Amino acid sequence: MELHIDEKKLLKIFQDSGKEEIPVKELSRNELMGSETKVMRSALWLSGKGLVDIVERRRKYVKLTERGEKTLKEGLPERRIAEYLKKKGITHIPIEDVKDILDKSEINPALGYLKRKGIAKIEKGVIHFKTLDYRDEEEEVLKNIKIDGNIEKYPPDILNILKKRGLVEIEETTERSIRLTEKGKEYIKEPIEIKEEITQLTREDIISGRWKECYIRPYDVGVPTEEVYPAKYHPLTRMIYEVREVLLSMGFKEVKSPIVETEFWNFDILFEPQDHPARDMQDTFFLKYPKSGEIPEELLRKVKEVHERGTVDGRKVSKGWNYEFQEEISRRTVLRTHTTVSSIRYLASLSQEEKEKPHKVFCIDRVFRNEAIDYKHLPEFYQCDGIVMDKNVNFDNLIGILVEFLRKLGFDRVRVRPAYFPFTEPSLEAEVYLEGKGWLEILGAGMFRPEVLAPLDIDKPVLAWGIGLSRLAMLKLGLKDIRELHRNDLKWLKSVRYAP
Ligand SMILES: N[C@@H](Cc1ccccc1)C(=O)O
Repeated sequence: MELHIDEKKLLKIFQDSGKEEIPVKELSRNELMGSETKVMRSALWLSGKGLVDIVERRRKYVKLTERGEKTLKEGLPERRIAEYLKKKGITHIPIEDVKDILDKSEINPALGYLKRKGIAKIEKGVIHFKTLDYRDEEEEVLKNIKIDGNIEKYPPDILNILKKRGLVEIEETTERSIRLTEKGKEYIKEPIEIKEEITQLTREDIISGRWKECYIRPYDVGVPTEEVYPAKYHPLTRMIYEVREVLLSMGFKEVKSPIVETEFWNFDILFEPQDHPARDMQDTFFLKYPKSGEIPEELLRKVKEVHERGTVDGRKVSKGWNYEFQEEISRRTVLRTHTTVSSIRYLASLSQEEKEKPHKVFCIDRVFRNEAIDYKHLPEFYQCDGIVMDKNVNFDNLIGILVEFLRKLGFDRVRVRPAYFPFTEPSLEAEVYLEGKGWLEILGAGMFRPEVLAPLDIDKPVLAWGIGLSRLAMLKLGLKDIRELHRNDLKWLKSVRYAP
């Protein structure tokens, strides 16, 4: 194990003394250390390596109060009376004369102590000392406390009296000591050599040959350091950037479309019947203002025809939904419920000439659904939709593209199963495998139906898919609650690692 020179020095003190535990104070007095900070720093490193433990003990100690200090210098009041009498060569004194020796406030307690300790007796207002050279344990304890505060050394009853007299007080401190662990004891069995260490070789070191004597300590890049938190993007933003990066690298182009949509673009053109349950108030946010929006009339007519009869300009595409299509419904405004709108709007924007060419576009944006908020639902979340239009693309290509896309996002195990969407046929749902969680469904896809493409006058196959990004973020960040993404809890934001 590679140790810093200070760590070696600390262990050397243990080696030389043969002790297993040494107080920090004592270590700091050793010339190899020299300060408590140095001892503590080295001990912290060593404890990180499992060689020592830092032991902390709460300890009570006794110390003199200010009054105690003063009394120690002047003597206890009862002693001062005795000393006075000794000088005068007498052994008694009238109580009223004591005021020449003591402060007024000291007199009564002093008389009390003289009687209690049996040093003097009081008769008819006169104090009679039995002896002037008496021994007083309280006095001795007081002197000793000045030198050594260890509470265990003194009889508790004496300490109590001194405390009551306001001469001493009890305090608590934490005392630290360093103790070798088993691993530490093992380590110091080998001789510890303390060589001067350098971390940089100078020209002089090389010329003088000093480098031969010096020990060049290797850098330890594994040393734990304080965490630093540089400014960074929110994990959801990083995930959006990553998805965008992946799609751009696969040759897709990004498109956008408005958040406020008409039902026409959000549903009708995607061949969702007007009484489809997804349009229910419970699933979709309808807007009061603006109440309605503009729709290209020509396209509206075609979409109406395909819904009602399954024909486009009289040409049979399918059976249609067979109900009476209402244009007022088409004009109603909603907050878009999926980004598939951006895909379809893009297709509708193509000129005849552009329709001849292949297209790959995607959209990453917010969508809205009237959901009750809970651990996996938010009324506003991110989706990413994409399409590929080319004359020979097929369902297999769709699966291939999705597998590639998901693999680039870090999901190696992907499987697909059949699904249903009103605007695609065939349709699929893709699931990814997450360690410890199993298979999780994360995207929907399929080939746009002829009922969707015919009114747009597109005769090439179009592959389409949509993926919930907030859901994906939850998976990638290991979140149990999707609300975490928007709580802006600084602690979480600082610590969260988004690994692309
Ligand atoms: N729009 C669908 C996903 C989807 C997109 C494109 C094709 C098929 C499905 C959804 O929100 O769940």
